[in-house]
Amino acid sequence: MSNPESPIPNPGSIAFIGGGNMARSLIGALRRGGTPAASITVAEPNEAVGRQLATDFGVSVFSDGIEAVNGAGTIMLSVKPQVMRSVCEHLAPALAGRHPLILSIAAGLRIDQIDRWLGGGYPVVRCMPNTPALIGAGASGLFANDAVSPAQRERAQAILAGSGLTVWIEREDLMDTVTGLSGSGPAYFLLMIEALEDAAVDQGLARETARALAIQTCLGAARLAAEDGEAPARLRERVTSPGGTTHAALQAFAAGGLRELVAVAVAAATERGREMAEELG
Ligand SMILES: NC(=O)C1=CN([C@@H]2O[C@H](COP(=O)(O)OP(=O)(O)OC[C@H]3O[C@@H](n4cnc5c(N)ncnc54)[C@H](OP(=O)(O)O)[C@@H]3O)[C@@H](O)[C@H]2O)C=CC1
Ligand SMILES: O=C(O)[C@@H]1CCC=N1
Repeated sequence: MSNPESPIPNPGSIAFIGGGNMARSLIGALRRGGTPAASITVAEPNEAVGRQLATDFGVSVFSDGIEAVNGAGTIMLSVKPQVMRSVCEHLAPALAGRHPLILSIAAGLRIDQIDRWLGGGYPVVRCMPNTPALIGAGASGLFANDAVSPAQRERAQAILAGSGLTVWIEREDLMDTVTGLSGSGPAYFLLMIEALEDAAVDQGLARETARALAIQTCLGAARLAAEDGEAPARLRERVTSPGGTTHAALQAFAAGGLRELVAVAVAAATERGREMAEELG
């Protein structure tokens, strides 16, 4: 679709609507991967946040989304779910003539909601990244609607791939599960690090030492799981000597219902995503 009055969209250029934490991580990854600053615009109402993005990454920052999307071939919607409807409705007239590729990283919000708020007929990819994107160690799930072309799928994947692992998800409702697993997941592991650190400090270890050991243990376990090729359960068994210390700890976890608690927590996050979508219309 085209409109002679609209600028020809440059498929290489991307406009971020919202320049907060996640946008900053994704912009950083794009810049590190060689995307020119001139190909990135950002709409961000908070002046200090916008100025920092311009300083750190050389990108053009605007206070209004309409200016940021001017000529962009891809729009990354990176605002909070609660403001997404008004943001989309504000942008709709400026995008209507050319229907660029839309990416949304908002938790919960469904593609049909984003598309409807923009006026309808858009290629939309729903993405769920996570904060380790900041250091290129992120994990993103992606789901595309039928209007997304193969070239646009590649483009969406390339935008997220600079910040870590990308996985296409087969059904949109499973994007809420991805949110409950990897979107929110960094917080679960960070909580585990905090709890391990506190437990060791309670037994007398210096906090700095306890934190360093807890962090390195989490990192080491994750790297082992990623690089060894064995299933996590097999790797766990290698740590667990019969009648030994690990066995004693794992028994305590089982007695406390750790696995069941994790399932309840992931279900709560998944369900909250669905609820937010319902609440926001
Ligand atoms: N944080 C995370 O771990 C993850 C977050 N997400 C999703 O990413 C999205 C952004 O989250 P996050 O980066 O954490 O949030 P932030 O609050 O850090 O970023 C959102 C930014 O958007 C700005 N903003 C508000 N209104 C507008 C507007 N009308 N036009 C342009 N910008 C606007 C906000 O400014 P101001 O603060 O002044 O309102 C803020 O700087 C959310 O939808 C969230 O669900 C997805 C995966 C992981
Ligand atoms: O907590 C949230 O709602 C966002 C989405 C995933 C991680 N943070």
